Amino acid sequence: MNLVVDIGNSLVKAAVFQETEMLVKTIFPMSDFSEKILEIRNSYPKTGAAILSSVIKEVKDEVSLLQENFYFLQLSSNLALPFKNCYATPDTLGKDRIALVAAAVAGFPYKNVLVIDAGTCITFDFKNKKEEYLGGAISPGLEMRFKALHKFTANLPLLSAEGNVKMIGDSTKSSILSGVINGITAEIDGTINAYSSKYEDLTVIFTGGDQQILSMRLKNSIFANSNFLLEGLNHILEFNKNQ
Ligand SMILES: Nc1ncnc2c1ncn2[C@@H]1O[C@H](COP(=O)(O)OP(=O)(O)O)[C@@H](O)[C@H]1O
Ligand SMILES: CC(C)(COP(=O)(O)O)[C@@H](O)C(=O)NCCC(=O)O
Repeated sequence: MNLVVDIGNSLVKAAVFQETEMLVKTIFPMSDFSEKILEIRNSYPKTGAAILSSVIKEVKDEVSLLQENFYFLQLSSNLALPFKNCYATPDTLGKDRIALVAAAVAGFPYKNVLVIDAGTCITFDFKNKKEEYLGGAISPGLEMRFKALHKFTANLPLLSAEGNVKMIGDSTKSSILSGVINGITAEIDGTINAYSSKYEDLTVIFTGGDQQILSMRLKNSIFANSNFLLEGLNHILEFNKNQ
């Protein structure tokens, strides 16, 4: 059994896999890291190997905990990966993005795939049917947009995604909701359209903490999968065990 752990900028996601089947998944804040990992170890004592993807700065204690309890791999661009990484700066590429591309290769081999992850940031990642990762885009996430409007103005309240979103905002609240939510959906639909017109038979995966709120508003058809990144981590761990 494998433990896969994704430390994002907002939340930690962890799951136990038996081969390709996810047995359990848990989402928690960074402050609960050791408690949750030890809980998983005790509930799933057959978990032998673990992999960590982190996009935050300081994870020394978390790495030590995982090293002490499991055969451990930390995701980096130096690990063996099941695709050709064409990113011009592979060392600065987000580890979460590497895992998403690995999931695209495992789930949709030899296909053009665009992965959209609506988390703290919205990331777009594209791998082509030759299994080459070309890159994508990074854009502010849903919550970040609400927070930015509040933080960098004198008059705008802090809102979060809720209720009906009008096209024409006729109050401060409905104008912010329209700008943020309709803005993100137009950006995502526009990006999908741009990739579709360049790459035939494009498969689009939509994942991340805000996937549910946003996916129902999209015009394009997508595969929604909230476990995509964790599946990619499991694939990379298995790929490296077999090297
Ligand atoms: N309890 C929570 N704490 C923080 N963000 C949350 C929470 N519940 C839902 N969210 C939403 O999920 C998003 C984070 O999604 P996630 O995919 O976990 O991001 P990351 O991988 O960057 O940590 C936030 O932008 C926020 O809109
Ligand atoms: C773009 C990100 C901040 C997204 O992080 P997340 O929203 O998943 O927490 C992360 O992938 C990252 O730190 N990337 C480094 C820059 C790059 O990928 O080129």
